[in-house]
Amino acid sequence: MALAVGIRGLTRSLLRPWVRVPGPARGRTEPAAGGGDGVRCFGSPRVLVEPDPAAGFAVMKMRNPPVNSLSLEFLTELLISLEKLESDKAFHAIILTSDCPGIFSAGLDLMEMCGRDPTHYAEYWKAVQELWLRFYLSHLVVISAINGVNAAGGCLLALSCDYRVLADNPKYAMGLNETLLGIIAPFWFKDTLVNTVGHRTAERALQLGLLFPPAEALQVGMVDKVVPEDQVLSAARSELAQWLAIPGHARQLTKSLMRKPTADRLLKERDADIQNFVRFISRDAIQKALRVYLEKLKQKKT
Ligand SMILES: CCCC/C=C/CC(=O)SCCNC(=O)CCNC(=O)[C@H](O)C(C)(C)COP(=O)(O)OP(=O)(O)OC[C@H]1O[C@@H](n2cnc3c(N)ncnc32)[C@H](O)[C@@H]1OP(=O)(O)O
Repeated sequence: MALAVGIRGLTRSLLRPWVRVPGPARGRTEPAAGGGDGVRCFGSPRVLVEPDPAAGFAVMKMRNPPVNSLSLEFLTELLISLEKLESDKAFHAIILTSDCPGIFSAGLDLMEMCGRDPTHYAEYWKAVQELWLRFYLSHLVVISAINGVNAAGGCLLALSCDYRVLADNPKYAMGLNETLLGIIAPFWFKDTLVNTVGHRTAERALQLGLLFPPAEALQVGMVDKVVPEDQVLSAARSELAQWLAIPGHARQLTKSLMRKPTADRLLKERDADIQNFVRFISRDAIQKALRVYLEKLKQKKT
């Protein structure tokens, strides 16, 4: 099986980088994230970036409706946006949020893990790994402004940030709920959760597939702050000031010191992790469980 799927090659083949933002924002000069004027938003079809270079940060808005599920194309666009901001010295931080009302992310796209062939599963998983590694180890300060429900892979993305602000709405639960689907959070999902909330809370949360409403998410340390819904972005911006006041090299090296051992575990066995995923997800019983789960999601509406 061809495991050496290069995400950079993939990004080049899938996307024209920095296409003009489609829809309402196309060609428009919008107020920058931090309030500066005349800075152009940019991005790709599923990721809108509102830069505020004068303030040193950009707001990255996920907009893959209806639920920001992390499809291969969406993962690729998130990676391209991150790379673009990381390679521009004007930017020291990102605020990651959602443009889909009431939803931060429904996690990995189940359609990418259902009824496809092993080569596709391998390509998809490599992109999931890459997204985590790049966000988890980014030299930028990354703060998530969680403005909606946030399941599994979406929660992993938020846990990879340096700080999390969650909107105070009881519907906006978040957690690694993989077991509810009959699947298992991989070790690096688990490690990221353990590093955030500690072993005991993670053990219980992972086994039970718990999705924590805001008050509980705050209590267990899954998020750092809960604020009224209309203040999520402003709270993230205020928090950013403290992070940006620290000398950049000292903060970055400290982040790396804290996170590299966790990332190295995956880096050392990346191909084996892909093979495990492909084997696991290809099993008839797992495919059946995912189909049943998807069917339940659809039936919920009727
Ligand atoms: C070793 C294996 C490890 C694999 C690791 C996997 C990690 C993961 O991330 S697995 C994904 C886990 N995600 C979830 O359990 C969330 C599922 N979704 C929901 O609970 C709900 O959709 C929602 C609470 C996020 C939103 O509810 P809402 O009522 O607003 O919308 P829906 O009507 O449920 O959904 C709209 C539409 O979107 C489809 N959909 C929802 N989630 C996903 C998804 N993760 N992947 C693909 N598609 C998804 C849903 O079926 C609906 O589709 P239709 O409009 O066609 O019916």
